[in-house]
Amino acid sequence: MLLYHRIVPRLLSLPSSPTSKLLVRPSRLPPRRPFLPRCAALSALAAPQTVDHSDAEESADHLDAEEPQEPQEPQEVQVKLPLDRLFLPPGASVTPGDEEVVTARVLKGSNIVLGTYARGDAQVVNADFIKSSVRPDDCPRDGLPEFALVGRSNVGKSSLLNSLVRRKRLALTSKKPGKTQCINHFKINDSWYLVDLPGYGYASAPQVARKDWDEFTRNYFLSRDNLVSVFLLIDASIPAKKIDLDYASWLGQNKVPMTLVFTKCDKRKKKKNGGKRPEENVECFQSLIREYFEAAPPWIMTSSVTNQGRDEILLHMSQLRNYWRKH
Ligand SMILES: Nc1nc2c(ncn2[C@@H]2O[C@H](COP(=O)(O)OP(=O)(O)OP(=O)(O)O)[C@@H](O)[C@H]2O)c(=O)[nH]1
Ligand SMILES: [Mg+2]
Repeated sequence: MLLYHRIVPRLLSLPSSPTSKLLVRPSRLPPRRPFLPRCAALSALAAPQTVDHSDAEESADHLDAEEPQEPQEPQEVQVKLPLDRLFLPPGASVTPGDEEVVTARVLKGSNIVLGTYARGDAQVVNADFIKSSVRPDDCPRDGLPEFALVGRSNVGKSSLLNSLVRRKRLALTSKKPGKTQCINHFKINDSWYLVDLPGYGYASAPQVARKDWDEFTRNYFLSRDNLVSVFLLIDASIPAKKIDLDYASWLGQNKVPMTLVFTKCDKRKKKKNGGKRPEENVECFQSLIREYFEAAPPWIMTSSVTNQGRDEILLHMSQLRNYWRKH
């Protein structure tokens, strides 16, 4: 069963903007747990565990070959967000006086609060390609929890997957849009899946094929019981696009739980791309999405070149997964 009705209560029940439309609304609230002081997961955040892989951390020479970029320094400064913009993890709640503790537990470059369900199982120890499917019915049936990566063609879904598993070419990437064309399952640590999906929007493939991918991808979202959350990737190096806002809105309307992942945060601002820095584009997307959602969806800034956000996404996935397993 989709985690939506379990995940939504993560959303802070603080006053939302009076103009916001209600597209996401909790259907049922589980018992709230008080926020606990520092836990093991928090220390893992402060000093993320690393795993030694033979092919780990290779140079990202497959990334944007046509457009060499000098990576920006990863954003180390954590902007303090107001409580109503934070994403509270499942099973957590804020009680008066807790505010300082809560803001100290926000994952770097995100609005995601680290809760008690994040465990030492966050890091990827092994990752294997399992299968490609074109129908949701053909996907693995072992019931393990999974996270799907979706977004416009070329936004960096396959590159993010490779960054998360610290492998260079586990998922195939290309500077030409339309590379991934199936539902690709990768098993992580023999206990959960990352799912790489075809992109929407522009693709150098015939219209009929694109329509087909869009259809089976959306069917997959609507029918996959063990889908813990969708990770909707948004290119932070360009201004917000309507197609991405529409996709986020569609996921919200269909009660598919979602995390927004801003990609390519290493890219410098370019005049032809609107002349804004990635952080400015992220802020702009946030303000637009607030018009669609009652409560802030979780979001995080990433780069597959600098690996910004990698450990933070894995911790976020860990807490969602462990909550899902227990409920
Ligand atoms: N600078 C930079 N380039 C990136 C980043 N992530 C991906 N790219 C580049 O963007 C292009 C597309 O990457 P992919 O990972 O293949 O994108 P995708 O979303 O899987 O694309 P489709 O499978 O076609 O839908 C490649 O040239 C990547 O090298 C990033 O974080 N920073
Ligand atoms: Mg791809």
